[in-house]
Amino acid sequence: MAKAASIPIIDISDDQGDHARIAKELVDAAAEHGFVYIRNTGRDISPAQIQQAFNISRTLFRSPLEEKQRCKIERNNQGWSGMHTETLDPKTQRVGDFKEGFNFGAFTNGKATQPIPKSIEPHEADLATFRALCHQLCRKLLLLFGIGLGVEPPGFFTEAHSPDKASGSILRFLYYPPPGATPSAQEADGQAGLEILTQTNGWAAVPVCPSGTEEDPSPPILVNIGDLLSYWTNGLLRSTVHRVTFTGSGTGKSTNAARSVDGESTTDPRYSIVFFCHPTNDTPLTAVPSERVHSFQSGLATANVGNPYAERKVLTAEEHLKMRLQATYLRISRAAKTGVAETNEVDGEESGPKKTKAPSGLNRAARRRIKLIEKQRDLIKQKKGISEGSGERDDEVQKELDKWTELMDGRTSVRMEKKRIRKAKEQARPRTKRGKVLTGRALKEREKQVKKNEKKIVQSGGISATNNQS
Ligand SMILES: O=C(O)CCC(=O)C(=O)O
Ligand SMILES: [Fe+2]
Repeated sequence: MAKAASIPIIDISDDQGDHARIAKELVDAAAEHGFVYIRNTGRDISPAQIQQAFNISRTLFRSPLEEKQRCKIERNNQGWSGMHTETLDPKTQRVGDFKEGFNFGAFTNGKATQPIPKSIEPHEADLATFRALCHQLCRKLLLLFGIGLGVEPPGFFTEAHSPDKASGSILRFLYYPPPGATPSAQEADGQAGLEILTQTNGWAAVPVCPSGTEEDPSPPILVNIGDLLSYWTNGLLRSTVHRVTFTGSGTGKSTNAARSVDGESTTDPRYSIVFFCHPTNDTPLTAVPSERVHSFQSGLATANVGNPYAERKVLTAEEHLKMRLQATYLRISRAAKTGVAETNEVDGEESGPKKTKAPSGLNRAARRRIKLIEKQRDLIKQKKGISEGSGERDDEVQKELDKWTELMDGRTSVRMEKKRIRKAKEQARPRTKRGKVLTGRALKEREKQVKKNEKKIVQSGGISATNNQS
């Protein structure tokens, strides 16, 4: 059974508190774990409001199928997504694929801007309020990220997430049926619920009620840094792979093992609520004006293992989201073809080790890297005698693959660093005004001139820029 993840719990409720310290704690936790708990004292979102949202979610998923189908998810990422039951193959079905979701886009004046099931129409205004509260809390956290990262101005992220402009932000309700009702419960080993992949490549459980929060008015709110903040900070803030598992005793019968993860159950359906906070559509995902992010970027060539976001062209938030959604649709349509259901994710993390198609929109090197990894996954499986489409011994395969990937990325980093040095040297070569590289006599002349200038500076004791132009 996966042990509990050690995710820090941060209390942001004290408005008079030491913001710099809280911001630092938040940034450190996000950089190390990619997940953070925010202690919920009810100040930002009250326990009653959370309870009410879960009640509405239950009502929604219990609605007649035709009602939900009427609101089917559109290319704008809003609406209902059903379980992929029609295409199931119990042998290859992966954990976490059995779920229904409902994505809410923007509300205007308390009204949804998309079809919603009749059963929840009376709660439309409450939903609008709840979504707005989630957004507000995210902006509060984004300000702390700005402070903690030394971004100038600190409101850089907050400004980019104005609730008054169009964005891809989504409030998502999720419903996972009782574990016993899914074939994957027969294969899974562990407890129900969310798990993250730790830096040592093991799965760790994310309890709903981590220890230390027993006395709180409500369990903490879990924050996932996700793909975008990671992208935006050159990988400084971590995007962590996570998945939702169902429990199983290995015999297919549900057990009470999940009780060991506070708040999760092996016998009941599971409901979760996620708010995906996106910058407004026109936000360019340019370098964050922060020394810390910047110096992290410079260290990437040697320190970071092949972050595909390190070299990139500037995208807007909308382009980035479209790219991610496109990858999601590719996965869904492939699932329909192969019979292997995959989850509907747009926050940049897979919900379990699985084959990833290189999404178009990533740069060529990143796409090539993903292709190489997938080729290697097939090789590892072949070596172990596991058939291609099967999810058998996925964790073991993933571990081996991660080691290989790290090695490959290490080699790539060294190559890139050499290339960078070569390029820098090339750029540093003396040139004419028109950019032609100086050689022979002209070069000697220039060097003589430079030496003369340097001498002058030393003699005058002043500092001045040497004139490199000819
Ligand atoms: O259901 C959960 O706990 C996590 C869901 C999730 O990660 C997602 O929808 O992206
Ligand atoms: Fe997720």
